[in-house]
Amino acid sequence: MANYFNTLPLREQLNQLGVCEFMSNDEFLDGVDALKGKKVVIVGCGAQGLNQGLNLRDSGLDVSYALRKEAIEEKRASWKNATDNNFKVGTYEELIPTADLVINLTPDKQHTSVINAVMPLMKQGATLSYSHGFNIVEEGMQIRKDLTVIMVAPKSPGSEVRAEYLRGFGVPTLIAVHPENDPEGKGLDWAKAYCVGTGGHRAGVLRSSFVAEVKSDLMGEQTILCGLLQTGSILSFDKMVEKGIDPGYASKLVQYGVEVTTEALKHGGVTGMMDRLSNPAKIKAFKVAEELKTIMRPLFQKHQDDIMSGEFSRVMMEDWANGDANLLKWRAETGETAFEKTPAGDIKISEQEYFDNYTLMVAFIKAGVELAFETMVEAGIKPESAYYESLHETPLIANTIARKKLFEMNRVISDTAEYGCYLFDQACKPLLADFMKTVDTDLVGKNFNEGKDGSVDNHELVEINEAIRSHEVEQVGTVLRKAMTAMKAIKTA
Ligand SMILES: NC(=O)C1=CN([C@@H]2O[C@H](COP(=O)(O)OP(=O)(O)OC[C@H]3O[C@@H](n4cnc5c(N)ncnc54)[C@H](OP(=O)(O)O)[C@@H]3O)[C@@H](O)[C@H]2O)C=CC1
Ligand SMILES: CC[C@](O)(C(C)=O)C(=O)O
Ligand SMILES: [Mg+2]
Ligand SMILES: [Mg+2]
Repeated sequence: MANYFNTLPLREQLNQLGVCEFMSNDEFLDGVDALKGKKVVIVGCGAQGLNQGLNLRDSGLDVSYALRKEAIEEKRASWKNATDNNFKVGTYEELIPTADLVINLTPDKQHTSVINAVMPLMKQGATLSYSHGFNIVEEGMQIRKDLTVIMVAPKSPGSEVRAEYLRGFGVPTLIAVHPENDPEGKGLDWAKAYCVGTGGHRAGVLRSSFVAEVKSDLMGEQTILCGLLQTGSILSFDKMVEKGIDPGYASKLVQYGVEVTTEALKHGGVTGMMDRLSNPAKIKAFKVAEELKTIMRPLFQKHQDDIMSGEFSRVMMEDWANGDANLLKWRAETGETAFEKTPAGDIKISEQEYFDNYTLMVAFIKAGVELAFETMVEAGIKPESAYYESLHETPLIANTIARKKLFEMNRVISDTAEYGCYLFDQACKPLLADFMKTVDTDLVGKNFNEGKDGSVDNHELVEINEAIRSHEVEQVGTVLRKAMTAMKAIKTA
């Protein structure tokens, strides 16, 4: 199999990369009708499998799970996930031939073998769905021509797909139909109905393509969403301990600080997050973010370039073939960091204190969101897609860190995202070494204004406010957030 994207002529590559249409609410008035009475069989019951299945069932659809024989016989976690929630479970042979819609929610690494096992069992004219296009785009998987192939890709970890649905909202979602597999022209209607079933239409849906989803999803997860949150958390904790801050306090500030600060981002964009700082701290955070952007821009660009060329997937697939040697080594190293090993202290930190004492994280987030957005857009990814993939998803990932630190984030995200996160982290930490030598406790651990008189230069403040607000991610975000009328505030620690 060849990399599908690389086999396309340049014109077609650009065409598919540029597919991005924000869908209006009117497009979803039929709700889940297209799937009512159809048999939906999900393969895999992990992070996305379980949570999407729960939402689809609560939306009135007939959902069951096809698991591999060993998982059923050994009553593995996936079997337990499904049976504890009273879903019907069966082997591929039992369930796949009955399915109108087969949703493949196994890890990307397994897709070729899963599809090869499942495809011969699928009935004529059935539909196959993915939540990430890696197998189609990067591995060039060919699907039987009578089958419709769609994608419904939530821009969120599986846990938050469920949590946001239960809050009456949803997560932004990219939907697509593979141009090589839409024999009956029903793909779009089915993808829309499936997306309504997950609650995605309440947050915003982009009609996208497999290509655009893959090239943006990989970039977001490697850089701002997971890579930089990991690097920023570890460096912040280590700096505080080096400077004599109580480790329990440092651990709590980092674990929950990322959730509290990014929650402001979700509701009011970078502007809203920066507005939570005092004026002197805002000016400082702005300047630090500019410095961070200069240092990290070449790394963000390298990640995007390697994703576009297929080099990233080639190297990751080498690791798959090598028994995940790098993934497992980096996972173990992350588990050994002082941040992971130091429990959060039993100390009260008010919501405002997370901003006042953690200016550095606000600067990291601003720099990372803007860099990821800018780099994606430069590469041909549309701004709406880049917004969901950088700004809106960051707090959803931060929610997982607040639960159980980096372990939880890396457990919940896909194996593909976890690999990319470590790859970025390995390169970013040394890049930031000199910068971190300049950081003191006014940026992380103590109130930025302690011992200062709080004065600011009015002209400088006006210019900085204008620069923050006029960034393209803010312009796009203002429009997209208008459609998020059902968004709820989350409870933070
Ligand atoms: N994680 C996330 O939040 C997100 C994931 N995605 C995409 O969703 C898809 C699913 O990812 P994710 O939910 O992380 O996956 P998980 O790692 O959570 O999937 C685990 C499930 O896959 C099954 N599985 C593992 N290996 C095999 C195999 N060889 N054959 C059959 N079943 C197998 C497991 O069953 P068993 O018990 O048999 O091992 C288990 O049910 C991926 O394409 C991913 O990119 C998209 C957005 C976010
Ligand atoms: C974190 C990245 C993601 O794409 C996701 C949760 O959206 C994944 O692959 O897990
Ligand atoms: Mg994603
Ligand atoms: Mg992903």
